[in-house]
Amino acid sequence: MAVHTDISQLKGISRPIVTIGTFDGVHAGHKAILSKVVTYAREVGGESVLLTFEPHPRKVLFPTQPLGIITPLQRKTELIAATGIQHIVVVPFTKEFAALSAEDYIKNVLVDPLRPHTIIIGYDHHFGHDRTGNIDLLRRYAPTYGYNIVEIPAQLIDQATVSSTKIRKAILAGHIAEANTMLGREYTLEGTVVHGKKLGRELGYPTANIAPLNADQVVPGIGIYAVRVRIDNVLYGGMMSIGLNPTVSHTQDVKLEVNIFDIDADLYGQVLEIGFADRLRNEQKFSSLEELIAQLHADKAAAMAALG
Ligand SMILES: Cc1cc2nc3c(=O)[nH]c(=O)nc-3n(C[C@H](O)[C@H](O)[C@H](O)COP(=O)(O)O)c2cc1C
Ligand SMILES: Nc1ncnc2c1ncn2[C@@H]1O[C@H](COP(=O)(O)OP(=O)(O)O)[C@@H](O)[C@H]1O
Repeated sequence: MAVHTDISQLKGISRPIVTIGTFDGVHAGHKAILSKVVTYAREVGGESVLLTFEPHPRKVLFPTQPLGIITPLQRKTELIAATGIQHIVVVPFTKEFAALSAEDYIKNVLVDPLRPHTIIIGYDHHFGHDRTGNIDLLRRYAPTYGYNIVEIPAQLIDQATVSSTKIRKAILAGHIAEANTMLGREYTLEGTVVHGKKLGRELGYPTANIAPLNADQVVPGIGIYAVRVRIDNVLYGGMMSIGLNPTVSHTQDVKLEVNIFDIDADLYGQVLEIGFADRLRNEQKFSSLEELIAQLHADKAAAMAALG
């Protein structure tokens, strides 16, 4: 799959079959839509193109609302490549971009750079200043600009929207197994290893403290998880605590910490990818460090069983 970040450099895509959207999560509902686009492109001898925006439009339009992204761009790109889509066009979303009239958007963003053969979108897709553009407006301009419009069945669109919301809520609530089932894979989060209180190694369980790479990504709810940790493309089992560490601290900041099995290495500054396999238990306040350590032994056994 080709990744394009400059819409002025899009020459050479033959008979572009274009769909548009954020596709956050790339879950089963999104895959059903993207597979229609891929199949359609094959049938008419065109190339499949997904036009997406970065940052997420809501981040630019409503900067104070929490975003709760499921797949940051890098991960989304990998997952979309796996669906057979041939081109992804990442359009920078800015306030100026959002101010384009719907007519200018059609001409300047779709028609001039892409010369689409077909645009495949749903009834709920809106674009242009004040979201005034939609499939009806695209249909009206079809004869002028010479593209076809194919509507994605409303049922597919509604299913996809419902799934995104359910997945986001499940992750937030710590219902990881449920989220994983809906995603069709393990939920992953990437982060950099930062310094903590240096207590972990004294307990016999050093824990790499994780600062998420994308601050807008959904962090699973407070609790203890069995995880798979990818370091330099090698996978390790591990156990992760997301919480306030009430036994040893009084902070209100949620900390993400992972103890990785079968590794002893200085990881500060490295980027880890954490795959959440299952939730093991709630966070607890223990009356002594000995009790916490005993629980960590039990967690390790439970995590190893959960990871298989
Ligand atoms: C698998 C796992 C489970 C944990 N469970 C708890 C818990 O239930 N309650 C708690 O107060 N701290 C818990 N912790 C965190 C410890 O309190 C400890 O502070 C931390 O691992 C060390 O922090 P540091 O990396 O900043 O030195 C857990 C840590 C891990 C890795
Ligand atoms: N098996 C392991 N799991 C996690 N971190 C490890 C492991 N082995 C070594 N480390 C290193 O130890 C650090 C965690 O030790 P810890 O005493 O908890 O310090 P901190 O409070 O800074 O996290 C990690 O950031 C990493 O560099």
